[in-house]
Amino acid sequence: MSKLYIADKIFESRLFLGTSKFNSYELMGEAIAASKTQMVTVSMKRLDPDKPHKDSMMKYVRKPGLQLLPNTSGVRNAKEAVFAAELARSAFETNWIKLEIHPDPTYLLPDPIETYNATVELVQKGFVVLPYTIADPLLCKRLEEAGAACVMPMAAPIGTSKGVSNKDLLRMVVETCNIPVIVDAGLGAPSHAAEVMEMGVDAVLVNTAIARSGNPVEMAKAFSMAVESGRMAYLAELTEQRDIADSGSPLTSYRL
Ligand SMILES: CC(=O)[C@@H](O)[C@H](O)COP(=O)(O)O
Repeated sequence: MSKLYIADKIFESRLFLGTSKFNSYELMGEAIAASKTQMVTVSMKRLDPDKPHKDSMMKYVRKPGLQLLPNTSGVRNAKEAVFAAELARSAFETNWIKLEIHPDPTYLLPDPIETYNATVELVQKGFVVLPYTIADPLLCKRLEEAGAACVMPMAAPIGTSKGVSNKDLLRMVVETCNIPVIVDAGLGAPSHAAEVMEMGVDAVLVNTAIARSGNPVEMAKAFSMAVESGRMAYLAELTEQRDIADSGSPLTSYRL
């Protein structure tokens, strides 16, 4: 599969994983391996930032070839996000940060204004910023101009597993942005991942659909295959959809 470039890193796998909601860390570790992912998110709020190395979860995610992506999940505004990012940088020794600002606990929708403001500030402070956002092409372009390393538009609210609720907008984001587009949140099945990859998004981030499935290890493999398949189909160029039938052979041959 063609390689993906984000900031100064190269990824062979276009599937990224969230690490919450697994029944055990062992199972999470097995699913990470099965998915062949090269980047996992770690929520700052789940770890003791003073002793991140002692956290038992860390032994499953601190692996060679696996980029750690701390996320600011749980913060409500740009100020809290910058504070969480600074903590993450010293705790995990990485300047990569997944920026998630969702003040509304019902839908966990990303706040566009706070996300933009935090992106500007974090870029100035030397972070590689991967912002979680709504699929708004104008906002995504503004985030790109502010220096975001990629944009992470949602397919549907976090944890809903509803699949792609905003296909037309996602397509516009792909057309508009010159940085990688990574669909994050709401994908519930490998077919959803294949669907957005076929549209030309660069990668997907999945958590709930794998962690909460009946068999997270097999589901991780299924997502991995779907992402590869979707990317391959995108590169091979899908045929255009038509409103009327297009016969493969003349309809007149057997007329009496
Ligand atoms: C793990 C993460 O970083 C989140 O953004 C989110 O949890 C992913 O969404 P799903 O859980 O819906 O896959």
